[in-house]
Amino acid sequence: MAKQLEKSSVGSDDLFQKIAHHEQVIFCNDPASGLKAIIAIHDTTLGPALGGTRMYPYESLDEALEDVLRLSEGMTYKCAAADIDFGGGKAVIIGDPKKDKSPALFRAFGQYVQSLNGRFYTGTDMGTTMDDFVHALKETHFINGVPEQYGGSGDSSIPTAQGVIYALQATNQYLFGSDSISGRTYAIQGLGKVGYKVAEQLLAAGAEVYATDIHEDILDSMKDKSAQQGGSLTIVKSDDIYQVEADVFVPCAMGGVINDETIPQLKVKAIAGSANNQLKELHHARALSEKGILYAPDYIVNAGGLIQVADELYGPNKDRVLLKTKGIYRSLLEIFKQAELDCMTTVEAANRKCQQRIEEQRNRNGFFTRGRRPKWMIKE
Ligand SMILES: NC(=O)C1=CN([C@@H]2O[C@H](COP(=O)(O)OP(=O)(O)OC[C@H]3O[C@@H](n4cnc5c(N)ncnc54)[C@H](O)[C@@H]3O)[C@@H](O)[C@H]2O)C=CC1
Ligand SMILES: O=C(O)CCC(=O)C(=O)O
Repeated sequence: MAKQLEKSSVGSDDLFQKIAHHEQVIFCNDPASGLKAIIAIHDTTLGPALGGTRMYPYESLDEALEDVLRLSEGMTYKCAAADIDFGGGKAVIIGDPKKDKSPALFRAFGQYVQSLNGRFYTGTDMGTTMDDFVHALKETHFINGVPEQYGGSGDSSIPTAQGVIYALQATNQYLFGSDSISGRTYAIQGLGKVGYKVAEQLLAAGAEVYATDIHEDILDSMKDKSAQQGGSLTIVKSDDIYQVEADVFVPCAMGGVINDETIPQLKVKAIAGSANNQLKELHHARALSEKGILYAPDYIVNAGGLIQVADELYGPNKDRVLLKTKGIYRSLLEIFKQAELDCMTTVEAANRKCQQRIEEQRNRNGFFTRGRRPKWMIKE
């Protein structure tokens, strides 16, 4: 059973202010299974909302709400940037993924997803795995990224990790004039589904990797891996990762890790990782740029998983997914160059591009349908 949350400080007026930029927020409460979850639908201009479901032992309802609101907004931008006809949504389940999971909990969650009747598609994120969603699949078909034997496209962290590698190549190309990932130093935070695969590829390419995680078993497994396949791996304590002198910091765990406390500690030339919402606040993009650190916007870098789960609707095709994921390289280089040209941060350059696409689609939706329905849902 999920733990008792601290009392929320959010009153009803505050709540509507908090969700003012979101289309819909659904609070899910199923005492029988212990499910406490929030689904947030940010914007469906480009299509139905799509985004993974995170499971995390949030300390308070406010913390969970804050996270899901930011994550779902990020998905709107991620879809826009990757040229995907879906909108932004995300869900969080309040609970410890190591202790509070059960088939009943994921089935209950599946029922809530089904009740939205296709306005929201979901799958894995931090703290959840494909197997969890096999249970949800018994209640709803609006699930993606389940194993191939259940009709899904399989583990979406594979293309996400591959996308991070393309992003690191683009970053190296822009900074050093060569897109090779070998011979460079990386500091990886979080060796989970994505970070572990990124570390494996970097070590195999002969890079120097500093890595951290909060779970000893994961660190032991990474050490064994590097002993088998070679490569230079140094494990550091989780708080020390910010001070590692490296070419690129690769955040692959929680969001908000680029903030007033960590920026002064950083000794890297660039940041490019999979974690969603790496910047605590938007102004931290400016602080990085003033410090001479190149920031690869997270939602461009980590779009590989989204590309795969969105592609699933056309029938799984790994080659098509890989080709589209490769686009992250070009897209990122364009943003770096545009930001330089227009004297803006890389985040401003990326956001501007996304806002343009959403605005154009909003106008088209209004013109052709006098509504906001995505074009592919219109039957007549
Ligand atoms: N799985 C995917 O395909 C995608 C993941 N992302 C984002 O990438 C990040 C990682 O996702 P996954 O690998 O799927 O999650 P995961 O739950 O499999 O792995 C996260 C890892 O980070 C570690 N961790 C947590 N707090 C830490 C800390 N303070 N210091 C060091 N390590 C810490 C955990 O122990 C775990 O091993 C998340 O922010 C997620 O939202 C974004 C797009 C797609
Ligand atoms: O990776 C997935 O399974 C869905 C996409 C998503 O939630 C994300 O990119 O954060």
